[in-house]
Amino acid sequence: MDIKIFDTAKEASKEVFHEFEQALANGATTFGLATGSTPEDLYEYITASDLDFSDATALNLDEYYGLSADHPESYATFMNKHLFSKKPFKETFIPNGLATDVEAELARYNTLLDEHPIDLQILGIGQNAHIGFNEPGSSRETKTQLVDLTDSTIQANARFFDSVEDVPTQAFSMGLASIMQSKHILLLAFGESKAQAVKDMIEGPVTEDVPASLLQEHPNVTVYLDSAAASLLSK
Ligand SMILES: N[C@@H]1[C@@H](O)[C@H](O)[C@@H](COP(=O)(O)O)O[C@@H]1O
Repeated sequence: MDIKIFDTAKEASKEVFHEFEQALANGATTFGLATGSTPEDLYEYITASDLDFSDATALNLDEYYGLSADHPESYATFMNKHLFSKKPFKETFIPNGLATDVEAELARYNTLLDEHPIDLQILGIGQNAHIGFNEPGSSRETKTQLVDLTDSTIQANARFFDSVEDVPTQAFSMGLASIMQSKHILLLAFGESKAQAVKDMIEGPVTEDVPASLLQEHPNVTVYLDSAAASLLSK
């Protein structure tokens, strides 16, 4: 794991933007994308730039189960608002939150991931060290799955909804096995609320109780932190 620490989230996000610039220059065509507040500055840098993603493919990590793609709080809406409406990709894929046949949707997404190996994957991290929606206890063998969200995750994401009762309790997520197949992973974490998860990810044992700790076993992970998220690291 290569750890890069910056004074602010914006400075870190600007460096992540340069990673995208470099990846495109090196011929990357497939990008694994994340949602949540963490990547918002990155997407602003990308949409303000002249980078050309018109030949690129985007695959998103996760989507709430039970929300339509045009629901104001769906991850599909988030991605269109923050990125795809301003910076077109050749094709974009995200799980279908209204899929009636769950097994078929999991198989569809796994096939897409097999057909489009990810060159550069960005990740945020949950306060309980989940990545994507892979909650503590998720198996490292799992590919795309329908997951039950923990209370910690529901509470953390409730800020985007009118009330906590409106937050879906399940989600489709690329599994840990899917994520670990990406060629290069950039994990972004900003703010005090992520400091313990970051410490456990980097300095703790590799355990399924801390899903992000599995990244210690990936050969090409760069962690981008602001000083608050790095504040509990011992080194
Ligand atoms: N499924 C998303 C994750 O992909 C994201 O990393 C996490 C942190 O979100 P935020 O960046 O808003 O802290 O929230 C959700 O659980």
